[in-house]
Amino acid sequence: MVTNTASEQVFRVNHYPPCPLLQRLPDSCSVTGFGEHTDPQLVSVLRSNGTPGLQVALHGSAGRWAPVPPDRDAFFVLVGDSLQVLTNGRLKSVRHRVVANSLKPRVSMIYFAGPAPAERVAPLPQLIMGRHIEYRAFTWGDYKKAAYRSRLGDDRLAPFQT
Ligand SMILES: O=C(O)CCC(=O)C(=O)O
Ligand SMILES: [Fe+2]
Repeated sequence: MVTNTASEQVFRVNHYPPCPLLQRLPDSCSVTGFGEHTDPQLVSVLRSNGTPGLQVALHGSAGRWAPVPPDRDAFFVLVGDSLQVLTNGRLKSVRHRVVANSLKPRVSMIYFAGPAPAERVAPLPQLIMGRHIEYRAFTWGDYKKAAYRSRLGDDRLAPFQT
């Protein structure tokens, strides 16, 4: 899907300034740098300057977050909503967010690999094998149209769930 010349590839650089105010607040307080969401595409490949802040939602424990240890020499790969659909839910598009750091700025660079707008996104027959089909087929264009009407934290796959 991403080798198709019409595929959508996005490269984003995020900058999160430090938030010194946090030093005067209890440890339980946080300041949101990037609100919780799942990435829409197939995969996201992230690299940061090594300042902590990225957190992933712990599956099955609502409201609990695990910090992703920062490593400026590592790439962090996230499964996106489209890959969750292709794998019929075997691979999960993890919810994540970024909280501000009190002292250091965070910079992240992310490459998002997405399908072409007309590309059909549907569970792969090889991965269904007698299981319930979790998602109806849609095009990447359909997904984006629905996503533009949603909010960042919404479950953007909900309209396509069977
Ligand atoms: O800055 C980060 O570490 C993550 C940002 C992010 O989740 C995104 O740009 O989709
Ligand atoms: Fe993200």
